[in-house]
Amino acid sequence: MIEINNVTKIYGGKHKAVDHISLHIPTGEIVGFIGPNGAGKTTTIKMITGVLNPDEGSISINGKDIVKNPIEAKKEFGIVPDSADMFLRLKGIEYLNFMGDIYEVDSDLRRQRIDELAEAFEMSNALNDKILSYSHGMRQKIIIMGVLLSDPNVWILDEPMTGLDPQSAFKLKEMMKEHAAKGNTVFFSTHVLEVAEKLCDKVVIINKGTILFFGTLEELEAAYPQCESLEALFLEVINHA
Ligand SMILES: Nc1ncnc2c1ncn2[C@@H]1O[C@H](COP(=O)(O)OP(=O)(O)OP(=O)(O)O)[C@@H](O)[C@H]1O
Repeated sequence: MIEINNVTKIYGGKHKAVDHISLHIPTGEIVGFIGPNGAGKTTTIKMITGVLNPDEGSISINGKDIVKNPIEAKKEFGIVPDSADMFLRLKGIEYLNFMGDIYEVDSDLRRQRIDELAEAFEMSNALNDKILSYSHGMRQKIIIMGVLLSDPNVWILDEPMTGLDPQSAFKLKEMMKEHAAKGNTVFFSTHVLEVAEKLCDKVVIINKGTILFFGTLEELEAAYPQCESLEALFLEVINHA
């Protein structure tokens, strides 16, 4: 569960990227975060995960405040960031072991999870290569695997499907569904409305740092009965706010 209470972020003393937003992201559901470029999605995700501090308001993950209690809060979630270019000099397997060490994943379980994830994402043959030599999609996959290795309760993913081949994207979507069905939290940003439509229990629409809609797709359709697709609904919400 993620609780965002009246949160604001101002860059450079004047640019309000996120403007007094409040959200309750529950357990057991997949919530999609959609909005145009520059809407405030990554800034919000950076505040949820403690990369940036809010200028106003508070955020907690499973009841743990990310500013007041960052170590405990960070144990509750795994984050797949929008840029996968990290730890390039490590081999894939070294990165996974590094993540396993940080999150204290026991060695037998770690071996089993690495095998399962490598098979699911077709990465078994690449684990002994340096991440530097990976394609964009492979870098994305190793970051996702590193996050899933410790099986955190709350998954936060910033544009996770970008660069993934259709098979890996399908696998990740199935994993997201399974994770939410087990009573966990999945919150992800996307520009791909079809993904949001097929995968999400609820969507958040943000523009210019303000939440314009939060609810189920049925509720969104009911609010705009004249719109025939999620794309039309999205444009209607964005353009008539
Ligand atoms: N480090 C920064 N310094 C100053 N302004 C920033 C910074 N990061 C983001 N912004 C601005 O804050 C606003 C929100 O940006 P953010 O990256 O959160 O949007 P986004 O919804 O993730 O966009 P996209 O879909 O294009 O990734 C934009 O106007 C952006 O230019």
